[in-house]
Order: sequence, then structure tokens, then C-alpha cells
Amino acid sequence: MGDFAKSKENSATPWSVTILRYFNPVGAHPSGKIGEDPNGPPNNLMPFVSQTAVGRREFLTVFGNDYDTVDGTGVRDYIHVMDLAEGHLSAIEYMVKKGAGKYTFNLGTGNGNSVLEMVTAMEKASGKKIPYKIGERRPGDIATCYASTDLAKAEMGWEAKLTLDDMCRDLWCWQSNNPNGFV
Ligand SMILES: O=c1ccn([C@@H]2O[C@H](COP(=O)(O)OP(=O)(O)O[C@H]3O[C@H](CO)[C@@H](O)[C@H](O)[C@H]3O)[C@@H](O)[C@H]2O)c(=O)[nH]1
Repeated sequence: MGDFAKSKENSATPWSVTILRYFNPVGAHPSGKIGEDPNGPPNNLMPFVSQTAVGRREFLTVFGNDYDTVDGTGVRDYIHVMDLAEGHLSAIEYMVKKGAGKYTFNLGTGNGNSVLEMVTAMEKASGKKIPYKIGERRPGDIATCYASTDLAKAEMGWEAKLTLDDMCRDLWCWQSNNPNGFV
């Protein structure tokens, strides 16, 4: 994508290109009809958590609890997919307004939550106990990652509006209505 942006920067026709940096998208369409259904065991945290809540997985393995974070587990910036979708619309409007150029924005909330905070939030939304075991760190993981959202707010007037509770409520609505995914 970066190469594509560069190639367009040098093209004779003026292009508007925006690179959107996704942080950790979570949730589903509020209808409960469109959600995330990974092939095989999910690599990402929240699909694994929701599949554990619905009884499809026995337990979650938490990849390390000895990081320098609030509770030792990894911290990420989880953003509702509906906010992420709004971010795309804002970027299109921004490009129309600004014209040709190359722009880059972070699509995150600016807040971080730990793995155990996410488990607790999903237990609250689902009313289910989510069993977990502490495992080894996952190679390549860092302790903490969250967005700086200042530029997206200042330039595009976009910011995430939905909360962690909203993400977990909509994720659970999708997962409980579709315990085996799109089958
Ligand atoms: O079964 C799991 C899955 C994840 N985690 C932890 O949950 C957090 C979030 O993990 P994940 O949902 O995988 O997001 P990221 O760690 O942000 O990784 C994403 O972002 C990385 C960098 O862009 C990509 O390389 C990965 O493929 C992509 O999943 C991290 O602390 C993980 O260690 C667990 O404890 N157990």
C-alpha cells in the first residue's frame, strides 16, 4: 500500500491517497448480522475471547503476564469496527476537501486496555465466565501499543465515539446469534 501511494505521488495525474493505520478493531455491526468469523482458531484476542464465551473454545491462553503494564498483560488500543468505518468516510471527505496529496492518519481511540481488562469487559457483556490460563509471551509482541489521535481529530474532525462496553455488547450480539460463525 505504501508503494502504491508512492507510485501515485509521482504520477502525472494528481491523486489523493490516504493511509489509515488501524489499531485493534473489535465488535460487529449492531444488527448482529455482520461480524468477524476467522478461519480456524483466531489469532487475535477478541474473536478468541468471544468464541470462548460462547463455549466454542475451552479456555483462552493469555500470552504473558509479566509485561510492564497495569496487570502484566499486553495493552492494545481496541476500536469499534463502526468507528473504524466512520474513519474511512471521514478520510474520503477529507481527500475531497483537500485535493491531491498523501495523508496518513491513525484510527484508534487513544486508550489502551490490557488482555485481562478485555476479558472482564467481555464477561460483563456476555454474562459468561471466560476461563483463561497464563501462557508464555508470544514472540514479537510488545507490552503496549495505542494510538495518538490528535492529527485525525485536528485534520479530519474524526474521533472514535464508541466505548469498550459498546464493542463487547455488539461483539457478543454477533457471537451469540452466530455461535458457529457464518455456517
Ligand atoms: O489468544 C490470544 C491472542 C492475543 N493475546 C494478547 O492480546 C493482545 C492483542 O493481540 P492481537 O489481537 O493479536 O493484536 P496485536 O498484538 O496488536 O497484533 C496485531 O497487530 C500486529 C502488528 O500489527 C500483527 O502482526 C498481528 O498479526 C495482529 O494480530 C496481545 O497482548 C496478545 O499477546 C493473548 O493473550 N491471547
